Amino acid sequence: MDYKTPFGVKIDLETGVIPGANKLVRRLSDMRGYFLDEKAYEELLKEDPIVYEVYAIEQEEKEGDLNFATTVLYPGKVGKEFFFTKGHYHAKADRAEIYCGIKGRGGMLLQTPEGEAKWIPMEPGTVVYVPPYWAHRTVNTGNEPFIFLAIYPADAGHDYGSIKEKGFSKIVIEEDGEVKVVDNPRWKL
Ligand SMILES: O=C(CO)[C@@H](O)[C@H](O)[C@H](O)COP(=O)(O)O
Ligand SMILES: [Fe+2]
Repeated sequence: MDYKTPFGVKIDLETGVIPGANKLVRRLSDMRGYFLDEKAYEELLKEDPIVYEVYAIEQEEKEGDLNFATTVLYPGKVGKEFFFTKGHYHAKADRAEIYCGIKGRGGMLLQTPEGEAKWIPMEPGTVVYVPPYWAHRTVNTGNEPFIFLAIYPADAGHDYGSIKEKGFSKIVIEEDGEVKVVDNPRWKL
């Protein structure tokens, strides 16, 4: 039997960086069409801020193995809408996932293919169970980077298509100084 070698890595809990990980950067320009307020999007695009970074340690796409990744989701808004990750179903839709909050504040929007949505607030120490078949997107509702760890099956993959096209049935906005989870006016099943 050809065994793989176990290893440990230390996540920098202040910055979210995992040494040796693959780094992915998502700027606002990578997220055209994702935010509701198109005028505010075009305006902020002049700066093209980084919306989030992912540090991933990934294995071959094989059943039984695990990947893990930190995400550093920066604070900011497009119009009233807080910065968020693109959000996805898993390509193998029945693959579950675990998230754990490390730093900052935010939450996760989850949604079934039928459009049932759920919002789970997250802070350092919050563990979120993402069940099979639920799309998931994280949102930074604070004013510092929101950092979390995700652990997911190595063969889960990402399916961005349907969320990119239709979004989530809920959006997370700031209104009158409050965080509100409200119906997405552009949502259709
Ligand atoms: O859920 C996972 C992996 O299954 C996270 O590691 C996200 O991939 C990351 O938070 C970025 O979000 P997306 O751009 O992939 O939606
Ligand atoms: Fe995922």
